[in-house]
Amino acid sequence: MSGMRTVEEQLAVVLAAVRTRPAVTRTLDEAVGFTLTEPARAQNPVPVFDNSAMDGFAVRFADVATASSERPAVLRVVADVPAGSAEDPPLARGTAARIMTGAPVPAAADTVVPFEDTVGGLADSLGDIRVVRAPAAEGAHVRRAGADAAVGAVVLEPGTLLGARQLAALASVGIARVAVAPRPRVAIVSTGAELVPPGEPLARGQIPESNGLLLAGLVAEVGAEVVFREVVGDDGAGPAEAVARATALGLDAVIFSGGVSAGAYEPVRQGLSDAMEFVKVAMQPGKPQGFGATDAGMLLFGLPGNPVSVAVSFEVLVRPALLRLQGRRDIHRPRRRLAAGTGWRTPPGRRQYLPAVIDAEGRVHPATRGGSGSHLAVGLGAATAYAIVAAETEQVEIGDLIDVLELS
Ligand SMILES: Nc1nc2c(c(=O)[nH]1)N[C@H]1C(S)=C(S)[C@@H](COP(=O)(O)OP(=O)(O)OC[C@H]3O[C@@H](n4cnc5c(N)ncnc54)[C@H](O)[C@@H]3O)O[C@H]1N2
Ligand code: MOO
Repeated sequence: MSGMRTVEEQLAVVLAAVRTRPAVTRTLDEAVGFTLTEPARAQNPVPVFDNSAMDGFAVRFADVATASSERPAVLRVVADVPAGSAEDPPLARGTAARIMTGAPVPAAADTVVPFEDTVGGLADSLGDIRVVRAPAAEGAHVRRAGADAAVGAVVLEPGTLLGARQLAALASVGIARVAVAPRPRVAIVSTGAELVPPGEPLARGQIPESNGLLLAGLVAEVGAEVVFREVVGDDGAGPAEAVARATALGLDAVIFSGGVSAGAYEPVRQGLSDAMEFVKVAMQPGKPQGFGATDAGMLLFGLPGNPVSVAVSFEVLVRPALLRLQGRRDIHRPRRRLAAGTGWRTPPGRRQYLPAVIDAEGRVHPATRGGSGSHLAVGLGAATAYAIVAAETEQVEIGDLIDVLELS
């Protein structure tokens, strides 16, 4: 259809307006969910020192190289080295040190023999020991200093999301504080005279307000912070007042839902026509879109009000922007190609983003029986993925390969 932008064109407009903020410093305890802004370099090697991978004996390989159950190697244990020990006992030929997992291997030893490869094991481990199996090679069961990371090695790149595994990796290399992107600060404004809080009695024409909750959750999922959230009617200056308030607070973005299409009461479109551009994007749902940025660089998103349109528009246009604001390396979810397990019709001329589920065999199905209507908010609750169908396709057949974004 002419006059419509592609999703890529609209996303390019959005991303071009994104301005990142200066980094802040956080201790590791405070950094979960933040995005690293500088390369993290190892302050200590990992492992920190040559250490034992097994409970057993630190030995000289030459002393045990031919040990067998028929001809055990007999060694005298002259030291005991638990984890945390600072000792480096000398070992003459024919001697061994009892050693525990994680303890530093004495400089004079080169190999560890586990208790299981001696006659007496732990029970008889402080006198003479008999080694009944030769180690596979010199260095067996010794974990070498720096094998995982040398001092100065980049262990995480800028743009990495810091989760549990990443923070543990940083701690292991001796890092205590990191430079991270500040959380984007966001306002959420739902528009519509028909909206009442969930659970309230509904007069004719009224519906429960759900987009605010939806957007608040989606914003939190990408590491941003909701500073204020409100509902405004259809006929007032609510949207412009929200922008003024957000500007005064120095926020990074305002996300409106509703009031952007072609009706008589479209408060976002009518109230913010100077600050935002209103366009049609070749996607379903989510065709009418408003977007702009203030002089201070605050992003203004005008998402179409239907609940599925809000969810999909956030996924396609807002999520990448909020991730880019944090300098995140991966701003798009990975896509998989899965076979359709059900057929469905799709609108011509617009790329479809259909809330979907994936069955145990890895086939994709619409999340709702009712089709792809952007008002089907309940199907959204069942969805674990979006199926993406090309604009040219009008009918998905069972077995067709479909691009799928899995939602986590
Ligand atoms: N003449 C035309 N009419 C419409 C067009 C068009 O091109 N020409 N586009 C349609 C499409 S597509 C969409 S999508 C919607 C978008 O409309 P608005 O952004 O103006 O949204 P509203 O009209 O305010 O609301 C749409 C729908 O969603 C419900 N809604 C709104 N906010 C909430 C909320 N916070 N929580 C729950 N539900 C909400 C609202 O009650 C409406 O049912 O326009 C079409 N029309
Ligand atoms: O674009 Mo609307 O979001 O199709 O329903």
